[in-house]
Amino acid sequence: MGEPSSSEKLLFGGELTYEQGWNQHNGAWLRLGLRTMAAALPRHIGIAVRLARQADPRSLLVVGLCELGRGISQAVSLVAVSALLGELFAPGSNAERLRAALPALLLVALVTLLGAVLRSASMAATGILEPKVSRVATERYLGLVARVEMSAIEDDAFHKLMDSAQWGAESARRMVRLCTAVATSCISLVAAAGVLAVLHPALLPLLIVMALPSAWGSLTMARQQYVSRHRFIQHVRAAHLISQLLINQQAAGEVRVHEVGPFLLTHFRGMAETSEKEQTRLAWLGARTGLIADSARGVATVATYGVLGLLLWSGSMEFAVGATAVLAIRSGSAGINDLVLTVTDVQEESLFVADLEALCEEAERRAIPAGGKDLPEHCGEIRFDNVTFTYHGSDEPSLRDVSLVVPAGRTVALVGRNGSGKTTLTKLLSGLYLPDHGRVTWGGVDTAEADRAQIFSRVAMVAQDFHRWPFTARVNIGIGRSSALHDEAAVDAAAAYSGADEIIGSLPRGKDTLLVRGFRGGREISGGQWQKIGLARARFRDGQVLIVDEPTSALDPAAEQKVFDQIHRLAGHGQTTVLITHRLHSVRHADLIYVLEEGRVVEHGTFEQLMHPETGRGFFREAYDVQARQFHGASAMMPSPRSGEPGRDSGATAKPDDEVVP
Ligand SMILES: Nc1ncnc2c1ncn2[C@@H]1O[C@H](COP(=O)(O)OP(=O)(O)OP(=O)(O)O)[C@@H](O)[C@H]1O
Repeated sequence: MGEPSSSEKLLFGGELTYEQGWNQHNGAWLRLGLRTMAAALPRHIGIAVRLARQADPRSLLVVGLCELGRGISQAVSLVAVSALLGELFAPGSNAERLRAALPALLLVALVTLLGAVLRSASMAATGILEPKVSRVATERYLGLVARVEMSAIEDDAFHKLMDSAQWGAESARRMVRLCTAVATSCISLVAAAGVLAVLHPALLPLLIVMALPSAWGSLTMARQQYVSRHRFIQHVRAAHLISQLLINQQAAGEVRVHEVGPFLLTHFRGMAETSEKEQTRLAWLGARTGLIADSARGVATVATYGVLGLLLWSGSMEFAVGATAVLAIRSGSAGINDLVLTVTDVQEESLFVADLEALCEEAERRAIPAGGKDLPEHCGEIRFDNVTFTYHGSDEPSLRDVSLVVPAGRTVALVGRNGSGKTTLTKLLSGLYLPDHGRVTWGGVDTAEADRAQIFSRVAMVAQDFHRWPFTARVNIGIGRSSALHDEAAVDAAAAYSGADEIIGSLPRGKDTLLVRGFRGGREISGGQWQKIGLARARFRDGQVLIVDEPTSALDPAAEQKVFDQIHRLAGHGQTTVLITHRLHSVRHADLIYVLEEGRVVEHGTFEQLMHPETGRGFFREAYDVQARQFHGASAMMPSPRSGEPGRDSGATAKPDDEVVP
């Protein structure tokens, strides 16, 4: 591979190579020999045919029949040409010879026309097949990936497979055309070989002699081009990254203030020059290889025509047969040439299609099981019994021997330090993960045995990092119940619930404003405004269990108060709510508070119980006091309105409810 330039060494520490899975294929088929490739060819064609059959069996049949028809018409055409030449070189007057040759001439014209029609039909059917194959392959893998367990999504190996498989659908599309081309080459080769064998047994080895150097030349050239592409790509990648940084919006300030522009431009030129040198070198290399291949082809051609000439001179072959043989050898060797070129392409594409197959198999293996035990209509409670859970690739469990109860229709708060396991607990509760030990049950049904689709259908969730869909405000609110997206009253009610109605009112196209910048009509909204949209989404979803993870971290105090009021109001209407927050004053109305510490529940109870020295173990009380002291400290620093001095009692003492501020 090409040496990294000094710019690449400075900026990237060496060659800029993607981590993606497909990178593993760099040069993979270069290591394969012609025999291995030929042996693998039927399997690869089999994959393309299977995908094509799934996508559009009729078009596949049309392609198959047309190609077969073309092969037959080629063979017939060669035989007819032979007959035509035979008549033309027969003794007799010109008029007699022309008359005798007329039927053969008509046949040649007819099969040539037929061949052209079949070729067009095959091309049209291939054109119809290609996008369908790409769609079927994409749909299949996306559908499967969307159903795999979260543990698979977080598994690096699975991720790499997903990265490389993304290229597989496009490769499958190209495979269709390539496989059609392989079939065309094979059929014309068989037709030419068949005709030659019929004309004279000695002609068949001539075809092989003529075709071998050209096959070698094609393979060598294909390999050179492949190496060139991969050598080139690393420098292109690096230069592209630099050019993107120079026009990047986020980097724009620093590019100007720190004068990064000229620095990056210098290195951009350095990288571009490296790749230019590389291309020049490869162009010469390509020319040299081409020259050797063409010379070898020339020698083989001279040898072939020499033997043909000998056969004619010795009288072992008629002139008409010799002329037909020339045509058949030319068409046969062109077939071999095309075959070698397309087979190398098929080989390369098939590596990615094989990845796609591997991903689909793995995704099926790791899919969330369909079906399972039904949940009761009304689950009285959700229970955790001695649940332990470790994330894939982690050494330490994130939940340790957790037992708790979430009673239906109540508000349960989860509090605790960062990383204590609150979010993880909600992921197990909602069936996204299954415990390693212990049980999570919904109305007595273990989530490991339950129909998880039923669990998901009962959950509405505003995760800490809920997704900001690059769609309209309407879709961002309604995506969790997409069948009701056009229910204006429901969308408006959900928006009003979280305060998102004000945001929508200020958007140029209201609910139908695109919430992503960089597209026409798109708007960007603030983090706090997104949080209101996220809450509206959870409300719209209308699940039996509402999970809100840090719902107010980006909200201003007034909006925060409103959100908590709304959540408490929902609980009053029988909604089960699991609330995660660091704002300890806001959980005082929760029916039950669980305090987590390093993956364990260290205490639980009502706000009053946890705050009371006799009933609480102190974890919650201490954290609450820390927050309260921060507030008092801050208020002590504020100048008194009357005295103008910090720390003087202004008489406006904070009520306990207002005490705890982040
Ligand atoms: N996807 C993951 N893979 C591996 N470890 C994870 C993953 N998600 C969380 N963890 C780890 O699990 C532990 C619990 O994380 P969790 O997000 O549940 O904590 P939390 O109490 O919600 O924290 P915070 O208050 O910061 O949101 C942490 O040590 C965290 O690093």
